[in-house]
Amino acid sequence: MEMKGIQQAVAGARMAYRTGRTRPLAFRVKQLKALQKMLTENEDKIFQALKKDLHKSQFDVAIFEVVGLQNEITLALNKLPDWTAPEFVSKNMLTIMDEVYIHREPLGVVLIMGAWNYPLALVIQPLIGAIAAGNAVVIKPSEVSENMAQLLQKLLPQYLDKELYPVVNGAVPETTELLKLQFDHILFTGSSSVGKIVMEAAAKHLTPVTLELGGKSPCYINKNCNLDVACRRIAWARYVNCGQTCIAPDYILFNIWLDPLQMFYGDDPQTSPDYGRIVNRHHLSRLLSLLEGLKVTHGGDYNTQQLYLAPTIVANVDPNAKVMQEEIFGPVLPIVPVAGAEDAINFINNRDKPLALYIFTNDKKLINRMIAETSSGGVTVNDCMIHYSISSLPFGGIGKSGIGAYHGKFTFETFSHRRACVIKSFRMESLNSVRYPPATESKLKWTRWLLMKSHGSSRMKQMMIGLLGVLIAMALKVNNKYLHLYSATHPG
Ligand SMILES: NC(=O)c1ccc[n+]([C@@H]2O[C@H](COP(=O)([O-])OP(=O)(O)OC[C@H]3O[C@@H](n4cnc5c(N)ncnc54)[C@H](O)[C@@H]3O)[C@@H](O)[C@H]2O)c1
Ligand SMILES: CC(C)=CCC/C(C)=C/CC/C(C)=C/C=O
Repeated sequence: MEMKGIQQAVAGARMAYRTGRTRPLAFRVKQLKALQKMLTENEDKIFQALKKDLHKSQFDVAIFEVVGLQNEITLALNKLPDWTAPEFVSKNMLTIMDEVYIHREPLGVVLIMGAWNYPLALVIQPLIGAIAAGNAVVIKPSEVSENMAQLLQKLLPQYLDKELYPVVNGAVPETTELLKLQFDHILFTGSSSVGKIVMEAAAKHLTPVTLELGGKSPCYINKNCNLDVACRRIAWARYVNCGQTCIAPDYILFNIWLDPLQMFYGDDPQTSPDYGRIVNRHHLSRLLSLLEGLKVTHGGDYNTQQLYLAPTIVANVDPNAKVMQEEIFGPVLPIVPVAGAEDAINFINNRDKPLALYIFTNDKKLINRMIAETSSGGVTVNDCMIHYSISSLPFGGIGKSGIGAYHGKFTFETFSHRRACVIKSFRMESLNSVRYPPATESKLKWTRWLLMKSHGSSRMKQMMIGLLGVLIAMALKVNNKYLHLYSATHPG
């Protein structure tokens, strides 16, 4: 896309946003339903694009890319009236007769930048919440999964409002241009290094960011567990999408491994319809360089032409090895021996806070201890990646693995401004008069008391407090009258 085209797309989205047409719920519902239609009517085109980009199977496209989106749209459609309703909150005594509530308003024009590994899900999932919250959205798919990027650019304008939701395609020059422009929020999914570039560009406009980054997600296996089941669940999570999953277990803290891979992909994974491919040559050679000098325990064979790298395991890995210094993002699983839980906790805490942490054990006390003594974006115990699929949980990182979170209502919140609203009436002026000059000891006491008291927001409580408010106001009226009388008869 030409630079002028990018500027026009963003300016067009802002002009369209200013018309106010995203505000009514009916409009948002219409767009969400259109998005739903886009997913169902184009199943095959979506599958073909993902097959070309990442050799994804039909099963994986359905389970990992599409089902989650359909669920998120249904949730947003069902909950939108609740999410957008004013949230009445507790108040202090000074405002007991007033309406006090939080109003969720759209942020404006937001930018969503996706990654290439789940190129449909990682663009559409945030888009659902951004539309639900009433924003205009500029969509930047990853150029690395080029077939999906092109498909999104073709399909989205056919279903959604063309001006409000433009798709900008391109690589680094186009993204650099895009990031010079002003947005009201940026949600970026990708690497920490590009995350820093995005944050720096956003800072120039004081634009808030949500950064969905990556890192090395550890997986600790305690000997008190069903090792057979543990290894199967870990292998599923590590090797799906050829290991290119942000929350895949990056390395194992343990010392043995039972091998379920033959069961998953047969004797020759290269011929298995369920096994994916590396996205491009650059990433294949990056992965091969991580294996240099290591004694591969399982797999390791590759085919550059086919972008194939076998499901690979490397046992007894030195924590200082290259494969332990960066996120692997491929079908390689290092196993680092640890002496026990204490050692594993120290290992985790000595590194950057990960996006996900996995613990396999039957020991409830140990589960609680590991959750209490470590930190990560999310944690799943006795399985991997499942927390991602629960829309009532916030999904995001901490520290180097990200800033902010989304999914379900959290996406709606990410793209909404919580506006503090107080609607006062002109009545009950005696209640307010205690804060007006001239200041007196008595007024100070009253104001302090009125400001301090905080009350719940239930209807019953509000009514009781209202009644109390009238009584206080009456008391203050008498008190004020008395004060005036007193000052008139006692001048000075
Ligand atoms: N937390 C999550 O939800 C999540 C999901 C998927 C991937 N990830 C992480 O993303 C990483 C892999 O994805 P990726 O390779 O697409 O990430 P990336 O950071 O290379 O690219 C992401 C986006 O940034 C843009 N970009 C790349 N270089 C740029 C530059 N110099 N200036 C401006 N923009 C630039 C790309 O066009 C792309 O849209 C991994 O670290 C993975 O863990 C995180
Ligand atoms: C429980 C099942 C079958 C699916 C879990 C869904 C899941 C873990 C999806 C991950 C998709 C994703 C966008 C990862 C980011 O890199």
